[in-house]
Amino acid sequence: MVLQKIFRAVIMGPPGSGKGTVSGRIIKTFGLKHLSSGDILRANINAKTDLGLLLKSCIDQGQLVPDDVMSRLILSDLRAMDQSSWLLDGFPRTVSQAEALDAVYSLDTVINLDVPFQTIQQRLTSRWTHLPSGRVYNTDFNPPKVPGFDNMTGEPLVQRDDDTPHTVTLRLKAYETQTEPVLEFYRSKGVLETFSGTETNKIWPHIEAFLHRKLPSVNQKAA
Ligand SMILES: Nc1nc2c(ncn2[C@@H]2O[C@H](COP(=O)(O)OP(=O)(O)O)[C@@H](O)[C@H]2O)c(=O)[nH]1
Ligand SMILES: Nc1ncnc2c1ncn2[C@@H]1O[C@H](COP(=O)(O)OP(=O)(O)O)[C@@H](O)[C@H]1O
Repeated sequence: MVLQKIFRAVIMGPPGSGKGTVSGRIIKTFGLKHLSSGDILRANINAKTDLGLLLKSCIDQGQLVPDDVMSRLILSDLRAMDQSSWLLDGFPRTVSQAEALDAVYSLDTVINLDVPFQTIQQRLTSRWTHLPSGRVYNTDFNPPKVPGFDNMTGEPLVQRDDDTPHTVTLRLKAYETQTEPVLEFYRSKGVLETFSGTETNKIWPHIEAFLHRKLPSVNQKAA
């Protein structure tokens, strides 16, 4: 039996940089499990719990959810995937969250999508999301086969309440002040890999080649 090393990765980048889109390609090609903080938060909101109400008010104001709430939610989901290779998308977003993660797991790599802010605003206001799966579409870039409906399930797509121009501006500010310092945290640990560009289709081949080099021993579905 060949023992396969567990691979743990994080994908970072400003809102709209393509984290969800690239994560979809990574999990399809490399078979990692995907955990998206935004999807987890939206599932809680959908459940209409008290916690969900608090989360919705933070998200709709373009603010980050408090660190203790966020770290608790993510770390408890990660515990259930202890024996799997995973890709974390959207967490950590503050240095405090990065420290909470670092106390439990060491990361093999942190993929940083470096996409200019000017590119992002337009993308987010034309994003359509399938909330149950987190699959994203865009009226310009990857439109669904039937407008307004998910390709896989045929269920309706929605525009997120926080994808308005005003809230996107606030989210980009929060990214600059609270999330950019996390890049330095990982750079100093020697695990940060930055991919720059304005188009996912041009960035993706570089990420794919990098991951093929980085995880040769992990099950690669499309290899
Ligand atoms: N025009 C354009 N849209 C893109 C590109 N890559 C992703 N998108 C769209 O931009 C939006 C944001 O991408 P997403 O993966 O959700 O980014 P995230 O917020 O970082 O997770 C979605 O509507 C995507 O379909 C691209 O290269 N060009
Ligand atoms: N790690 C996190 N810490 C705090 N808040 C978070 C975190 N992840 C997501 N959120 C909240 O959920 C919102 C949506 O996140 P997400 O779906 O990842 O959006 P995007 O991919 O467009 O940046 C964020 O603007 C923020 O309010």
